[in-house]
Amino acid sequence: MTVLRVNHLKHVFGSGELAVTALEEIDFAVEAGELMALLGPSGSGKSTLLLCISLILAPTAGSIEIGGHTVYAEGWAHRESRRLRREKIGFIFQGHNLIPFLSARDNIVLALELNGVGRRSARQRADELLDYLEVTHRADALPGNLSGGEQQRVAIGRALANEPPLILADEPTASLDTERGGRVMELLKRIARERNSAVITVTHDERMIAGFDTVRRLRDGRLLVAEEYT
Ligand SMILES: Nc1ncnc2c1ncn2[C@@H]1O[C@H](COP(=O)(O)OP(=O)(O)OP(=O)(O)O)[C@@H](O)[C@H]1O
Repeated sequence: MTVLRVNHLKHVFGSGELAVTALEEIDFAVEAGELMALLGPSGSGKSTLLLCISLILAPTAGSIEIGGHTVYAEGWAHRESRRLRREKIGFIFQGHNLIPFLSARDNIVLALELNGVGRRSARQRADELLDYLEVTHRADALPGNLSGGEQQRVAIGRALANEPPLILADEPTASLDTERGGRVMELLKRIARERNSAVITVTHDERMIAGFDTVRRLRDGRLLVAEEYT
């Protein structure tokens, strides 16, 4: 099943002499359970592409389909693109972005409650996720008292809370040492395999992508074809 399809995507920042073409002729699809890495040097367009497929930034041209629904085609095609974003996409950010005054558990509970899950079920589900991510013993701790790796696990728990078919991660290992980063990548792999979620991870660290199903490389706003890899 195709979870995400991007057709002829283009994005230009600014206009006239100041225009910067950040993305051009981007075409790809991601299937359920696929683990995809998006690589590229600084300025190649990784964040811009992630913002477009997060349904945050409107591309200048092209279309985006999520779970078979066209959500963007010369304008937001789906009236409920906001709801789709909340239900269909889980986000893992570079800095983990946890709410500092809520415990690890309550950070996950909040994500569930925002999607209409009742408090009791939300707590139960949050505890299951903390267990799955092996941070149960830190459930009541505030983010500031967690290690970088634990914070990232809780952030992954929050992204998984509503069982989205698509998970987007922006440099999820950037603030971690190699060993902890490797463990977070292993976890993302497990999530793709066991939960059949499509996972797209932006990284510039080639060491982190062993075992990924698909590696796509951006350069100057375009996806390279395999022969162009160096
Ligand atoms: N808000 C903006 N206004 C104008 N130009 C922008 C803006 N954001 C990004 N750009 C330009 O678009 C291009 C792609 O930037 P983008 O941030 O997507 O790259 P990136 O691959 O994510 O880089 P990095 O790895 O450094 O985060 C760059 O030339 C950048 O300067």
